[in-house]
Amino acid sequence: MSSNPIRGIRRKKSSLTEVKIAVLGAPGVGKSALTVRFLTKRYIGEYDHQAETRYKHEVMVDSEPILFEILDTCPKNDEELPLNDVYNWADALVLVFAITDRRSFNYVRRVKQTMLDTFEMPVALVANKADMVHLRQVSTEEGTYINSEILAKDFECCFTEVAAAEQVGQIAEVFLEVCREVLSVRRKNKQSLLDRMLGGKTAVVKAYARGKSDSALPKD
Ligand SMILES: Nc1nc2c(ncn2[C@@H]2O[C@H](COP(=O)(O)OP(=O)(O)OP(=O)(O)O)[C@@H](O)[C@H]2O)c(=O)[nH]1
Repeated sequence: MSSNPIRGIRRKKSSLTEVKIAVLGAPGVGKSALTVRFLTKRYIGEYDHQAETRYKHEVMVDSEPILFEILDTCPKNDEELPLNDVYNWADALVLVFAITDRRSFNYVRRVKQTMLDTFEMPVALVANKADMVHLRQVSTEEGTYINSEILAKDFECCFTEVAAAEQVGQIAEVFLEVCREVLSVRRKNKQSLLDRMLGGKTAVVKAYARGKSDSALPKD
C-alpha cells in the first residue's frame, strides 16, 4: 500500500465517480475554513491567502465512494470575480458569504449575475460566521430571498446558514447535498440520452451534465 495518500487516490481515480466543486466568495468569508472543515472535520483559524488551492478527497456519499475535487478560490479583492475557466471546470458551486459582511453578500449576487445566462449547474448558497450574530449585517431573510427569488429561479439551490468555527455535520451536509444534486442530474441526463437513442423520446440534455474533462481545469 502506498504511504502517500494522494498517490493512493490517483491510482484509484479511474474507478471512482468524480465531482468537482468550486468554493466561491469574497475574501475572508471563510471559504478555506468551510472546505477544510469538510475535508478534515477540523477548524483552522488562519490560512495562507496567496493562491487558490485544489484538494482531492474520497468521501462515501450514500454508500457510493466519490472523489471530491474541491477548488478553494482566493480572490484578491471584492472586485475580482471568478473566471469562466472555473465555471467550465466545476460540476457544482458552493457560494459563500459572511453574515457579518454585507459586501460579501453583494459579491455572491454579482457572481450569480455574471454566470446566469452562460453556466448552469447545481449551487449551494452558504451564509457563514453564524456564530457572530452580534455583528450580523445580512439577515437570514435576505439569504432566503436571494435563494428563492434569484438563485432558485435558475438553479433551485438550497440555502444554509452555518459557522465553520463551530459546526461539522451541517457543513458536510452542504457539500454532500450539492454532490447528490450533481449525481442526480448526471443520472437524469444519462436516462434522457438513452430514451432518445432508444425511442426518439424528446428530452432536453442540459449542457452542465456533460462529464467535464481535466482539460477544463483552471490553470494553476
Ligand atoms: N467567527 C468565525 N470566524 C470564521 C468562521 N469561518 C472563518 N472564520 C475566520 O474568518 C477569517 C477568514 O477565513 P478564511 O477561511 O481564510 O476565509 P477565505 O474566504 O478562505 O479567505 P480568502 O482566502 O482570503 O478568500 C479567518 O480569520 C477565520 O478564522 C466562522 O464560522 N466564524
